Amino acid sequence: MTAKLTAAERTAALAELTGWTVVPERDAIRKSFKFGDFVGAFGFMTRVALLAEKADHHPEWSNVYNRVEILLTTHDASGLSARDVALAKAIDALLG
Ligand SMILES: C[C@H](O)[C@H](O)[C@H]1CNC2=NC(N)=NC(=O)C2=N1
Repeated sequence: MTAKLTAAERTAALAELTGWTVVPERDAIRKSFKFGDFVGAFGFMTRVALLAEKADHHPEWSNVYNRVEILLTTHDASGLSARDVALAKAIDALLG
């Protein structure tokens, strides 16, 4: 079972992330990504999918044309955990 982050851990983790905001009602973090077109967005999603499967940690997400909305939370912990922070960092690293 993955543990939810403590308040102090959460503050420290968020300070290390760029563009991710807290969704308090879900105890989650969210970020919007915009690409040049659908191919750019879907290519990004395929790369995130591979990361997620490797980590056995999967995003809640949606795609509309060139935009991808990603929400990360840990279902097993009913809230934000270190696994969400690690996936957020890995997703951002895909984009350089
Ligand atoms: C059985 C499997 O390992 C679990 O259901 C994993 C899969 N992916 C997951 N993804 C997310 N976001 N939260 C989880 O708790 C989770 N659990």
